Amino acid sequence: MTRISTETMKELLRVYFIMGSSNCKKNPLSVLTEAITGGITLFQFREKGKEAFTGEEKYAFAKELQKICRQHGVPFIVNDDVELAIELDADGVHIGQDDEKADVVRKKIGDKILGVSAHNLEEARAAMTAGADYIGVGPIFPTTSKDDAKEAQGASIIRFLRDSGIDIPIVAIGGITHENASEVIAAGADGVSVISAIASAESPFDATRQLVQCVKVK
Ligand SMILES: Cc1ncsc1CCOP(=O)(O)O
Ligand SMILES: C=C1C=NC(C)=NC1=N
Ligand SMILES: [Mg+2]
Repeated sequence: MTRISTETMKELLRVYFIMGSSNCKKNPLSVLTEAITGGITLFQFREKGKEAFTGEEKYAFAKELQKICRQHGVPFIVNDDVELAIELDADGVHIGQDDEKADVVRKKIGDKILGVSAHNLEEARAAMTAGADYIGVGPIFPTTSKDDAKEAQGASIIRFLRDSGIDIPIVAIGGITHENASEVIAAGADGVSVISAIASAESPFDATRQLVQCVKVK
């Protein structure tokens, strides 16, 4: 297996759905199925918060979500939990600045996809050096889905990173909806990642369709 190409990584980042059991109104398995049918390009299992599953329950839940992704050919990324990602033979992991160091994780996961959260130029450069395949930049807009989220930075942070020579695939995150998705793409993001815009929608299918339209390559 070799590392994912930049071009393929950018395609996967177009509509990147992130979810855990605490994010859904409806049954998480049907939310994911609707999102996939609606056209998400990548999925991240992010099980966080005081009600989060742990241990065997977390493993079994992740396996069910991974099965749905595999049935539809959508790559499955695990947030934070590198051991779980390896145990599941997931397609990749996403880590934040306060998780295991990116260069250590890269050695553990081989050629799997490695995503790293970055909030500024220094973190973006460090992620590139450590072998990240993409960076998640945000929160771009205010969000209620991450209780320790940093200050919302606006889409200008994306433009600033691009103007500073950051040409690694970038996915924007934080408060993104169909109303502001095109703004972050115009600023230079390769895609948008969302939790509530899809997970909390009455129709996750319709919400995904709307987002897909907003980020279509012109
Ligand atoms: C995981 C994460 N990282 C920065 S903001 C955020 C939460 C995004 O959730 P939403 O799309 O509902 O704002
Ligand atoms: C914090 C995060 C930032 N970006 C992405 C893509 N996922 C995350 N969990
Ligand atoms: Mg983390």
